[in-house]
Amino acid sequence: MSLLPVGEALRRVIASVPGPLDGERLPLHACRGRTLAEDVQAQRTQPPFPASAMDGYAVRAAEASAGARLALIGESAAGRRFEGGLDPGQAVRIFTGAPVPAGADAILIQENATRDGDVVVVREQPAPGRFVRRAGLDFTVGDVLLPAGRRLDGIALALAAAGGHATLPVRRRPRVGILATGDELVRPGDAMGPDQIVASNPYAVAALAEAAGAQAIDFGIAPDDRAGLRAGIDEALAARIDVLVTLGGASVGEHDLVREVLGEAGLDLGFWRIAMRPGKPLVQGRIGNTAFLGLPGNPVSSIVCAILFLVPLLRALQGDPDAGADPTEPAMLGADVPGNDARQDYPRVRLEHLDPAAFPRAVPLAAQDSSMLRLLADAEALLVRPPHAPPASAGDACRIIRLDRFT
Ligand SMILES: Nc1nc2c(c(=O)[nH]1)N[C@H]1C(S)=C(S)[C@@H](COP(=O)(O)OP(=O)(O)OC[C@H]3O[C@@H](n4cnc5c(N)ncnc54)[C@H](O)[C@@H]3O)O[C@H]1N2
Ligand code: MOO
Repeated sequence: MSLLPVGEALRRVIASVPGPLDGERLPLHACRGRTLAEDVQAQRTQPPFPASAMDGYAVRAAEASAGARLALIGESAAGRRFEGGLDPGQAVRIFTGAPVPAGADAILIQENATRDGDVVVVREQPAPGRFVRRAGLDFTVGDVLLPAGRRLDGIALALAAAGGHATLPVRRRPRVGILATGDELVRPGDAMGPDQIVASNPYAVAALAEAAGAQAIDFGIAPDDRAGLRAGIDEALAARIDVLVTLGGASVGEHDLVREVLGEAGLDLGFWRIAMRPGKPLVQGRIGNTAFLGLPGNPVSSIVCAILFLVPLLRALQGDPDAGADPTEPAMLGADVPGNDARQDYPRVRLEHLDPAAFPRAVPLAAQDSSMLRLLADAEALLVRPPHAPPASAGDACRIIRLDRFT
């Protein structure tokens, strides 16, 4: 059985997105975590005038030599400029952020001056242009401040505000329906039989989806029978979701019905089974306009697949041009690791920061079973071991995926 390589699977997931979702215009405070639907241009110039960077005196640098006495003719404060210009021999009291009066070309900081009534005595001559921020130093009207596809964090929102925007054109949040499957599952807090476990995966997958800008909708737990599973799928599809995620039932057992029942519901299967561990039985496809991912049931498998495939899918739906970007970063092995087989492996690791100048050391946790959620919660990153990687030693270069990037 030949399994699809991880990189090819990701390309197919991204390629399955016909285009970004619709845009909508929202007030700035509602835009955090959204993705821009259009370029955002500056509607104003910042600073709009030459501005002082310090508290002191606006002067003509050439005449402000040490010992010079300049006549103080007024004050320029932030929000209340000095109306008028500077003639030779004059200075204007000025504060940080205030407009520099015409005729002045430098700020004499107050630490370098003494006051003698209405006279300023220079102690140290400023260079021309010193502590003057030119108009447009930060940006000029018409500049593209933020490109379409940019994910909006607080810094981007502050920049949009500074540029004169009270609202922004953003992509609609993808609606992700999450359906757990399995007769053994109950919701946390519900009564349970001796053979039952708690459905934990929906919490992780919903959180990953929401952190990626989506709205997660929990459709509960479908049983391991065709009619029950079909009813759960139909309910989710009827709720105008953009992405359907099922959890479990993706593998080869008689009770693993997801592909079959989804086929009856109109699934256009993209791929099933990829060369990775954990996460081999991942199913991908489309049902009409709805993207579909069938995540394996094992908790670690579900979460690793959500990080590697669901998050990029959601970013692509929001028009992020870097949706499929490599999530790995360099690290150093903190222990010897054995050679790998044909499946790209993602061992859970903790990170040691022994030498602040070096990459962190990735130390695999003692056990790696894909059912062990507690170990995943202890881990800080996934180590990436490519297919057929030879044995490697402590100190060798490696690649990791930090888990905190996704929450
Ligand atoms: N003969 C084979 N058996 C299995 C294969 C295989 O290739 N041949 N693949 C294995 C791999 S790899 C994985 S991964 C699992 C995943 O299979 P399923 O997606 O069908 O998952 P389930 O069988 O439904 O569940 C697996 C495991 O996870 C628990 N589970 C399911 N849903 C949840 C949930 N929402 N929250 C917490 N835990 C959940 C479930 O109780 C099972 O213990 O298949 C292997 N088998
Ligand atoms: O591919 Mo499975 O996710 O190893 O347990």
